[in-house]
Amino acid sequence: MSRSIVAATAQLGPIARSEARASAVNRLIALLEKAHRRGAELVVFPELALTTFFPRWYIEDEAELDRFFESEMPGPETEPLFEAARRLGIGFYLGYAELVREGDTKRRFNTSIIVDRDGRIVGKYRKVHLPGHFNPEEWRPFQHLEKRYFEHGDLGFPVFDAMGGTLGMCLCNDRRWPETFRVLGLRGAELVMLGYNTPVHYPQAPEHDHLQDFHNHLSMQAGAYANGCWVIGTAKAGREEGCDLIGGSCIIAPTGEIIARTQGLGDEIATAEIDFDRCRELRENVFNFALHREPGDYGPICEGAALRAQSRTKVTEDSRFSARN
Ligand SMILES: CSCC[C@@H](NC(N)=O)C(=O)O
Repeated sequence: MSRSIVAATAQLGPIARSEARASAVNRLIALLEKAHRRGAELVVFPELALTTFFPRWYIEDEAELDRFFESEMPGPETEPLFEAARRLGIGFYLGYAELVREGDTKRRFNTSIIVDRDGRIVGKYRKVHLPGHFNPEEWRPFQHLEKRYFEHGDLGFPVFDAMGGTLGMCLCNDRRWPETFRVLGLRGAELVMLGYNTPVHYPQAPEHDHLQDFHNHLSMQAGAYANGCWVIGTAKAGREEGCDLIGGSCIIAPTGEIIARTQGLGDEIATAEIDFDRCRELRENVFNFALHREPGDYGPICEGAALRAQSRTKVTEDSRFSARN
């Protein structure tokens, strides 16, 4: 039986701060329909695909902040996306800001989900490597307050059997960390899907600005090759509220080759056929983990794990937005 599917990266152009959820959802549905016309069965949308990239602002008003979050998925405004996917028989990956209410406490995560062809959520991931800073810093041309608005993801890096393969997820900054792909690879991921919002300008090291596209592809291609898996990376791109975001959404084969990519910085799809069995070309050869991996020599990778968890608990307790208000 063939283990091939046609997949699409569905890049979004900028979303304005004032753009209504319904408008963003309509854009996602238009991309879904376009992908369907090109034979796609699986569509990968960006990180925080329903709103502008709000961590670029210091938002003091909690009600204002809450407007960027989803407290149910699907909710009334996102249900049309699920309906369209069901009607077209397409599965999808979607990034969004998740608000969880636990008694009087609000918890916030930068989240992605996998939805199958029947419109069922079959997998959830919460971003582990949160970039940026906690306190607003006036010297920056724009803020990157993910460490303020989101908790460290508490689900690890799970994989899910869906769409005929073993699927894993991550979000944006996670792709820069080889450990992300390796953990997913060790769990048998055949396809890793990820969305990103990556500014062209990196305020701490502006001399790297011209390397943003290179580093984006470098990270994802290395992750694909070293773990013998497919990778689909999808941007929110273009000039969003005065901040330039890179594009370069692409589909990467287990060999590390980019086999499809978007051309511009707007709403656009690129498609390719994905044969999950091609993972074996790598996983049964140079990256046969059982034969060639040497975990006995990798100790430092996990040293300090307990300390980190402890310090994170403290930061998280200090940093809950609601605790500051
Ligand atoms: C401030 S760090 C660089 C920006 C980061 N963006 C996200 N969204 O994770 C990224 O890794 O692309």
